[in-house]
Amino acid sequence: MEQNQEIRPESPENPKMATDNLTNAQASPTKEAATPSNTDGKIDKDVAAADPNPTPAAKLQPSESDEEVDLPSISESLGEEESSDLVTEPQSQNPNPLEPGPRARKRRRRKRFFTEINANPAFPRNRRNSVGKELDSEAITAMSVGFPVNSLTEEEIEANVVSIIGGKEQANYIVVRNHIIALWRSNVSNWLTRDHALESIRLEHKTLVDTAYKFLLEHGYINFGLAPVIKEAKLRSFDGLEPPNVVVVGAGLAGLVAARQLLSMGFRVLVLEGRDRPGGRVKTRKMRGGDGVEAMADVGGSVLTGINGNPLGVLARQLGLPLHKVRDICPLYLPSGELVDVGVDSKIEASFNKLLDRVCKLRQSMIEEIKSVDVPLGEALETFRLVYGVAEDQEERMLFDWHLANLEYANATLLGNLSMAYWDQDDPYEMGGDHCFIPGGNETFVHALAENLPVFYGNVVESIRYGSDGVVVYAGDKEFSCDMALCTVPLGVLKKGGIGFVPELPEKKKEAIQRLGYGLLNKVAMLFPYNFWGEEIDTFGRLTEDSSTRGEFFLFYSYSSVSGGPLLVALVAGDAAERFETMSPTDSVKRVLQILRGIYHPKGIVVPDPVQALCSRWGQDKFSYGSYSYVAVGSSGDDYDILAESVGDGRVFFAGEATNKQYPATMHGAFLSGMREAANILRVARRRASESASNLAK
Ligand SMILES: Cc1cc2nc3c(=O)[nH]c(=O)nc-3n(C[C@H](O)[C@H](O)[C@H](O)COP(=O)(O)OP(=O)(O)OC[C@H]3O[C@@H](n4cnc5c(N)ncnc54)[C@H](O)[C@@H]3O)c2cc1C
Repeated sequence: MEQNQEIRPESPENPKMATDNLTNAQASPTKEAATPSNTDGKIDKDVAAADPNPTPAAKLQPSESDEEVDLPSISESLGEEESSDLVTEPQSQNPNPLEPGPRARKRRRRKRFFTEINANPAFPRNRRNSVGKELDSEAITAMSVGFPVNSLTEEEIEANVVSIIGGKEQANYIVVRNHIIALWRSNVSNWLTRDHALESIRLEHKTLVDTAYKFLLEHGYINFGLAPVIKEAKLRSFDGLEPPNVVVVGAGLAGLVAARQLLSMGFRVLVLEGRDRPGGRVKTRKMRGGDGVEAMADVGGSVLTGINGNPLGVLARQLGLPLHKVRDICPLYLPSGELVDVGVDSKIEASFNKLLDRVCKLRQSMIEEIKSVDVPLGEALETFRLVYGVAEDQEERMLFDWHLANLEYANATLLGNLSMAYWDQDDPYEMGGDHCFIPGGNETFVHALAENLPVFYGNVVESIRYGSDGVVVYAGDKEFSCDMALCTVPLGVLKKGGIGFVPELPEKKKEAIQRLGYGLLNKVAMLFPYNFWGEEIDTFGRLTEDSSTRGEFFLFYSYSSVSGGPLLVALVAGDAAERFETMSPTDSVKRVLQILRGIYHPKGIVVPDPVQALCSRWGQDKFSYGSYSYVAVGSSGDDYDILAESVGDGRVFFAGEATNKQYPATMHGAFLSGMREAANILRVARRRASESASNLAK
């Protein structure tokens, strides 16, 4: 049984290098208007040197373990979302015109990838306004998808896309690869054919087009997703051969994406899922109260963190879903209910960021000089805070604590567990762009991805036996024999030994599983009879005097504009997230209401009782045992790569957010890991097919 608790209480109290001339502009209607061409109709393309990829409860009704609360109402109409473009940006206003306006706040990390690319001196200003503009723009599109501008990814190297690394062929390949990505991204509802890609490239580069197209197609960088033409497409990967069969364990995003991709590649696929629903840590609950008030609440993965290049953004476009930009405004309230002074707020935010920068500089020198030393990020930050005398008075200290809580939320763990050396190792890869919500919740993606897939629910996999002959997956009294298996269960399940492997996983992998962190974030979703907090903001926070409770309901997300009803979600991070799991849901909701009343009553705003509330319990969920991965002290980004390694000479593969070094702890990271493993499975299947063909020939 899943461990989230729904509560419905009866009582009323209740988160570069020169290249050949490659492309033929005339043949590319999407490009010709914007791009000057030379006399033979071909564009002179070169790529500027740049490195964007540097180092690099109460009437308890438990179901899936949520608990629930009911009460009376006033209804209020919701602001309609404008969606002329994909991302809608509602007018931001100060929620209380009498008080100073709150400032922008970053949700998770400090860096913005896209900003860095645009600011890169390797893209001289004049080039952006010249013939190279299109190339730059294609390069930026490719970079937003995760490709370096002047080098190959490890995947590309492994796929032998060029004969010599670092030469002119590579430079030309990169231009072609970027062009194909940009071409498909300009219309993601289309199936981009090889011939279409070739139309805009000089014929002499056909081989490069063939190579780049094949690589991008098989690795799920183009022609993926849920557009009708894409769903219907079938690749003939096993023409004339018996297609291998694959059992996918887990129907979360990674498993669903991989299964779809494998099916389209021609594999025979079966998905085994322990729960009675798809989506795993993406879970949308329909909440409803009297008077027809209802809303869709994401109690797991919610925000598309960075829309540029985000594959979920592609799905949204294909499904015609507008995205709602999470507005960069987050008022913070003191325990008295007063808004934090804007000056003090800015000062502490700046000091906090400066301390983080100092920690980064310190670790740089530590890593260079001592190599293997690591300490908890929390310890380093506290030491620096004391040394620099930051946040010494009460209000400043509360603000500082709020930022610490925000970091604990982003990493789903206490700062005392985070590796100072590597906690932000994925920062350079961060998807740029706005953070967005999907109207109606993320189950829209999940259901669309799961549609028509052979998913067998209620099958809890207990063990996986693998050898040179194949794999047997055991679930209860059932056995599933297959050529290959893909395990996508969460790191929390692997840590607990939820699945037995026979033979045991290699020591190196077992150690990485133990080293890598897996933390907790919980949510209280509350559906109110009406919106009392205002339609102008998507987030607000509250400070606490007691440092030890800094993560308790420290941040509120308003889903009024996207969920279909007046929905507030309170986040519980750090220490508080652990304690929250043992608190009665009724007490939790009472506590949140106390906080909300503390903020709004002094303003003369009545906070009604929610018509329904729901408390997550991700730590007790036996199909997850937590929320998402983080880099623990003693671990590093390499552990994500080790977790991703297949075992048994290409028999058992691994996907899921905790196998994605570049994009861990995210929905898109899970998605991309599924694509990655589908490509790996195809590569191994082909290798095996050619080995057995040559054995037969002997
Ligand atoms: C509270 C919370 C908030 C989050 N917020 C965000 C956010 O705002 N933005 C963002 O991008 N990401 C967020 N995430 C992270 C994101 O949801 C996950 O990274 C992503 O959904 C993981 O997908 P996955 O496929 O790797 O794993 P899962 O979704 O966990 O899928 C694994 C599947 O395996 C199944 N399974 C487990 N054990 C077995 C077994 N023995 N047999 C059979 N099946 C089994 C599970 O039931 C599950 O369906 C959040 C996560 C949580 C919990």
